[in-house]
Amino acid sequence: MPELVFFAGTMDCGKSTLALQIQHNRSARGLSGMIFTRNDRAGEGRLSSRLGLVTEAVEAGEGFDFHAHLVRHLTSGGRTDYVIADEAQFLEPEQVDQLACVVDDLGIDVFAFGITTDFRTRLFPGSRRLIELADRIESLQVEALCWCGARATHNARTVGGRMVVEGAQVVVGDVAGPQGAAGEDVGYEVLCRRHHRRRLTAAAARAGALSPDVLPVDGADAPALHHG
Ligand SMILES: Nc1ncnc2c1ncn2[C@@H]1O[C@H](COP(=O)(O)OP(=O)(O)O)[C@@H](O)[C@H]1O
Ligand SMILES: Cc1cn([C@H]2C[C@H](O)[C@@H](COP(=O)(O)O)O2)c(=O)[nH]c1=O
Repeated sequence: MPELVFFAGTMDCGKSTLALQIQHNRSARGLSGMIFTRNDRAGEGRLSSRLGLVTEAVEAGEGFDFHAHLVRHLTSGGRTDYVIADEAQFLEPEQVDQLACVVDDLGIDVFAFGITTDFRTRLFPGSRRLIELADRIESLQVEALCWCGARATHNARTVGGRMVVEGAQVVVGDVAGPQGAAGEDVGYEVLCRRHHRRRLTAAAARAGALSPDVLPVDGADAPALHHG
């Protein structure tokens, strides 16, 4: 039975890597996939992972019709056994409905990958619709970690190194390296809920620990690697 599966997680938890692995394993067995993405950091029409792998993809931009695209492909003699849709949080809800039609009407498996919530902890419209329609929602096995060592469940945005909670929902960007997002104004960092609520990024925690003026809220906010 074909399925619509939503692989959901925070930024940097391995979604694109898994998408590329699914593509690799299926194509190695002679299956033919159609790969879609939207607003990948590597540029238009590309699906990229931080492990360095990248593949070509169809850019599913504003107004793109997945169902019509697949029907055109199949009726012109093409073959598609499965569909991969990365950065699915950016899809319009109607496009997610089209993906469900691809599963139900065309009998094709659809694997969608995306972050559920934005930097304000609000659901992206595409992810909301996927949660409403998916046959299965899967969390990734490799969990991203907050600076405190707890599982990261939320995405924070930083502007000039400071965490913000206002701004446009969509700003393409990357998570900071260990030294911070050098030279990049907008960056992202994954945090546990506790530290997202307190707006305590790794840099803010470091600064707080160094400042003699700041008393710790409680011991759990010390920047050591433990489950807090
Ligand atoms: N240098 C590295 N060595 C090993 N694993 C890495 C390295 N850099 C990134 N990763 C892995 O890649 C993951 C990010 O993969 P990616 O597919 O780009 O994530 P997502 O699509 O969820 O944002 C990280 O969680 C980490 O496990
Ligand atoms: C939290 C959040 C993220 N984004 C952007 C930043 C990246 O370009 C993608 C997520 O990519 P990843 O492969 O999952 O790391 O989404 C955004 O536009 N708005 C946000 O609130």
